[in-house]
Amino acid sequence: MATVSSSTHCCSSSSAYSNSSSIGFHQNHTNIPFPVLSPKRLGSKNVSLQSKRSPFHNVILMQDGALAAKVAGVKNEAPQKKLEDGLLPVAPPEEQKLPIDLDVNDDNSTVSITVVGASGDLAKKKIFPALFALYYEDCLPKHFTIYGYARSKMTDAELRNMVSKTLTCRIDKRENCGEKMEQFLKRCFYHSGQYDSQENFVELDKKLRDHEAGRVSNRLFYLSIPPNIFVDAVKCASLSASTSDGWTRVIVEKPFGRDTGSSAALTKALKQYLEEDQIFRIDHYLGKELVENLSVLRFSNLIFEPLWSRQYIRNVQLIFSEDFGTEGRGGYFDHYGIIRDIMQNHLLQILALFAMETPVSLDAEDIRNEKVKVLRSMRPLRVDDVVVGQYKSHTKGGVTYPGYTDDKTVPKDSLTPTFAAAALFIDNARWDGVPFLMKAGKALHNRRTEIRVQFRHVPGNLYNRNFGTDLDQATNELVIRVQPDEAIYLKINNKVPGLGMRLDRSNLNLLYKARYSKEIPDAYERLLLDAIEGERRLFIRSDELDAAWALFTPVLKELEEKKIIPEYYPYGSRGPVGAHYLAARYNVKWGDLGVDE
Ligand SMILES: NC(=O)C1=CN([C@@H]2O[C@H](COP(=O)(O)OP(=O)(O)OC[C@H]3O[C@@H](n4cnc5c(N)ncnc54)[C@H](OP(=O)(O)O)[C@@H]3O)[C@@H](O)[C@H]2O)C=CC1
Ligand SMILES: O=C1O[C@H](COP(=O)(O)O)[C@@H](O)[C@H](O)[C@H]1O
Repeated sequence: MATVSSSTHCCSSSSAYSNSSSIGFHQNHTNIPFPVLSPKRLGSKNVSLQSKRSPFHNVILMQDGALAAKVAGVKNEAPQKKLEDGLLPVAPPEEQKLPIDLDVNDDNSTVSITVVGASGDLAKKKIFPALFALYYEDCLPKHFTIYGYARSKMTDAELRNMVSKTLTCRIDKRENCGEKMEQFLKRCFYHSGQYDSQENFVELDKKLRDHEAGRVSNRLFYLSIPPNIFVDAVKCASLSASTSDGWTRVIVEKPFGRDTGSSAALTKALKQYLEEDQIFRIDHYLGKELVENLSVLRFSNLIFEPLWSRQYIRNVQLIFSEDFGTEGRGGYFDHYGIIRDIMQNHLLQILALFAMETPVSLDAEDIRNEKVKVLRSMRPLRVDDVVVGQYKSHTKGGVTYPGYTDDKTVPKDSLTPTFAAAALFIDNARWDGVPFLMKAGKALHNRRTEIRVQFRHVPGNLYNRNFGTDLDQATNELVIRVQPDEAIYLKINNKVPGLGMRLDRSNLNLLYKARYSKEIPDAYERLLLDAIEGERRLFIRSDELDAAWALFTPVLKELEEKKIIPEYYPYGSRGPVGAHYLAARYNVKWGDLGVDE
């Protein structure tokens, strides 16, 4: 029989919070090695396993129960259908999660999560719902408290009412949903205060202590506020509301500055009060399922890694498009623009993960070391290799969609790009000469984020004449669709069945919703859980940030100083044609234009 774990919780294991010391925050030095892994996180109902917390140290390959059992060192009785009559195995065991170091049943410690800026858009839209999802899945510790903190006057009941409107249960998990929501809301409280008032944070500290009731206190602050008040809030939290016997961590939302100088200044200011390992700079794209899967795809499939270089890859495309404008966020957006909003962080992070060398291990620092190396190997981006655009009003089907500058919070003469395309290069042995093309835009014809890998032509292809003159039509393309309809598909050439010899391009398609019955968790769930567990792999280290800004700052400066006029494109279109000329300069065609895109 399989080992029966003592816990039924999704995220339970022994506590082994990571240690750090700081100027403002006190840290404990508890480090219990080899926590028991939760069965659900392992993906098999009745498996327990001892492991140090390190992602993937004990990755279980879900496709094959026997292999999973072998890796885990136990007999795995996960349901599995035999490969009879060419049938595929049934859907894989419930869930694949990573080894963790959080004991959700620990009676002696508490985690207090303070959402700073709780009255705001992100808190309502993402943070509270993600916390509820974690609670629903039994991933939060037994003793936890959530505090909303903001200047708005609100009672606990009003906060609960506000939060309750945004909570949902997963489609595939609705059991006791209402009851769970009620229980969750009872653990949510509110404290009204200024972001720069130590006195107000002292009051918060007192309330947190009351809830912690003498247990070891661990505190997570989520800064969901505009960046100009990050440092004030960190200072007050640090000096007046940090824990004295557990850990204190701070999740910082982007933007982390707007160029090299301001980012360095922000880091320096934060480090007056925090150690680097207490700062969790969030890039929510790193928490997306398909981005998380990138390393698995690459490093655990023999067929991909040998092809992952200039030898076989012609170009790589990182594409982000949204089918809505800056509605409601124009004020913020105008100060940043699409390059800072999407490219310098989300797309560049994906690029770094895509292009990095094999890390020594899957530990956070090993991965981040490799990502930094890629970023530092990148050729300085030239303004000639950037195209910028801005959406304008467009009427379609009797509906008029507003232009960017129609937003009341945006200056009428704003030149801020809402679209950009860029050609980037990594000057290292693996990627020398391979264009990495990025494009990102708002108010385009669809909402989609994807990575497209276009492979080289087959040398001396026997079937060349079947493809006509356009050999690009015949090259393989790997598409990793991050969202929506998460999928990984590979375009291959195939013979159309029949007596003749006609080829077409078909997809080997791993469409997640067809393959996996489980709903994909929101990125914020994964990242919040990681922050609670002290897992830093998916957060941005300061040297990564420096390297990312070093790449984009000169171009941003030039675009702004020269007041480069963006190419205007209609709301709902495919964006400026300049993006095609840019790609053509490097002999590339954007992959998202075809009929089978
Ligand atoms: N919203 C989103 O989709 C995303 C947001 N982010 C980032 O997350 C953070 C929060 O975003 P979001 O919730 O949209 O921000 P909001 O503008 O909604 O601000 C959050 C809260 O901060 C307080 N606040 C707002 N402006 C000021 C100000 N000038 N001075 C002091 N307090 C202020 C308000 O609370 P009160 O008045 O009650 O104190 C407000 O409810 C930002 O850093 C943003 O860049 C990142 C990715 C996506
Ligand atoms: O960080 C940001 O991301 C959102 C897009 O996030 P998604 O998870 O919905 O794809 C974007 O709309 C916003 O402008 C940007 O600040």
